[in-house]
Amino acid sequence: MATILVVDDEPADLGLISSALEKLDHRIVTAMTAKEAVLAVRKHHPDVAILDVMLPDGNGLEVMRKFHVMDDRLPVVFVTSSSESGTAIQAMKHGAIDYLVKPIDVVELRKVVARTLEIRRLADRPIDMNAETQSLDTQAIIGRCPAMQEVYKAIGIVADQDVTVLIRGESGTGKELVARALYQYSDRVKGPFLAVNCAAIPEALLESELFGHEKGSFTGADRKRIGKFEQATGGTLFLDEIGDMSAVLQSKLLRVLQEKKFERVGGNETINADVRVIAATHRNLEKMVADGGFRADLYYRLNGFSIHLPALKDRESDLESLVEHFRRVACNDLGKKVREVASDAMEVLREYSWPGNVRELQNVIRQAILRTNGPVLLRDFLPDFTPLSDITKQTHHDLEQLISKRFDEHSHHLYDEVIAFVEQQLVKVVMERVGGDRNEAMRRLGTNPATLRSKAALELLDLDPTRDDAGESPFVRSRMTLEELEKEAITRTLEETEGCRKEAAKRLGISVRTMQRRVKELGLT
Ligand SMILES: Nc1ncnc2c1ncn2[C@@H]1O[C@H](COP(=O)(O)OP(=O)(O)OP(=O)(O)O)[C@@H](O)[C@H]1O
Repeated sequence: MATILVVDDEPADLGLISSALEKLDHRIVTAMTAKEAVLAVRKHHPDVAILDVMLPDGNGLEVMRKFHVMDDRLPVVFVTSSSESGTAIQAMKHGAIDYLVKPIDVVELRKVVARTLEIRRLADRPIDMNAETQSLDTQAIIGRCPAMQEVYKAIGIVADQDVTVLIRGESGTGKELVARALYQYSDRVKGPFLAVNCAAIPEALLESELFGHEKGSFTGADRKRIGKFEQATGGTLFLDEIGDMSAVLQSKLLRVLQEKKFERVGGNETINADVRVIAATHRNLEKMVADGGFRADLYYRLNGFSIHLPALKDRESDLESLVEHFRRVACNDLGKKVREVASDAMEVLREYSWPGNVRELQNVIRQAILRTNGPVLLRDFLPDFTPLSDITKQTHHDLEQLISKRFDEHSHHLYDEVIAFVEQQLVKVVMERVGGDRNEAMRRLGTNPATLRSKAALELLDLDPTRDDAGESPFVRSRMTLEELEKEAITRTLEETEGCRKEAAKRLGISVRTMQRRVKELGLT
């Protein structure tokens, strides 16, 4: 039985709340003024206080402050009228655990009180303050399961050997983290560590991103650019999603790995590469080699030493320590004081299959910490784990309806309408799964703003296709060739300058003569 203090100057509300909670066998103490409430806390040491925001002799926030002087762990649930949402927000900011809006819904009231009591119960348990204040290493690799022990062994064996390493594993299993560890334990640690995601950069730009380009090698190349292979000199280059590299780049990469040499795009000078390459992929490279999508010689070269990261669902014994780690990191980042994860919440986390692996777990804990009021992360604060199969079933159903309806309405844009609908659903699911992280969503979608068709999808990603800050250059589409890119740049700039070649050349940073020549060569006249 818990002691609950109910403070309200409206006799009807006081009666309603008290009797609803009495029926659950709690001991109820009541007060109708701020003064009585403070005295009641001193005398009865309640487990929870339910406090009306507007009292005749004081403001609820002030009263809560006085409560907390006497008992800083007393959870306070505010009661407000709907017009007082500003106060409710203030109350939450100042440490209330929850709030209820009048007219009181008894079911909701009981739920909030039960949750608050659970928080109080868990918060009363002593915690290890040393663990909370220990320095947080956000690059630490957490996990002791046998498969992770193998990973640590492999890192130990290969870190300081200057060989190429291939890290394999599903998306979000920690491949980049392992690449960083390999770098940190290597002799190259004094040099830079650079990472390039080969899937996130359009093919035409990836070559120049990796190898650099000479001035004037293509339109827009108004100055020489040093690529990542040169920038990483003396250090380590992490090539993520290597399975997404085009055939041309695969051969260029193979040459760097074999001969340690390359040329910048449009350049003749041969540059020596002093870089250790660590590559990663979630793809089945063996199958890609068999299907002709990946060069066999590059595969053998990369696969000389490989490290496999297990999926999170196969690391059951590590789940708790990962949750604990992400709880501490999120609290630190978000300035929250959530001290533990309730056992029923842990149960839910254990039952889930984690298709997005450790990254998904990290996002889920972060979101839940954001939602948590008070010191304990309860099951209620976890996001909804609707299985993907349910979502796809619903999407399928809605899609059928849309096609049928628009067909009957004689739409002449069925293709666009259907693609836009599917795109929107996909973006919605991905955004939810990555915890609303727009950049991560774009990465997982493997697309850029220019390829998305629906306005709704762009809005979900909080992108405006007409603005330049909508991610990468809006006209860049994946798998564009350099020539297509150049054509697009010139055409658009000429449109913007209403055909004035002089102005267009200026904007593109090339000479008028080069402009004239490229317009002709690219057949843009
Ligand atoms: N064992 C772990 N301990 C602590 N944090 C981890 C662990 N594994 C992954 N993470 C965290 O999860 C997130 C995703 O990890 P990472 O980017 O290394 O995955 P990845 O396999 O490279 O993913 P992708 O294939 O999608 O690029 C990162 O924030 C990383 O810090």
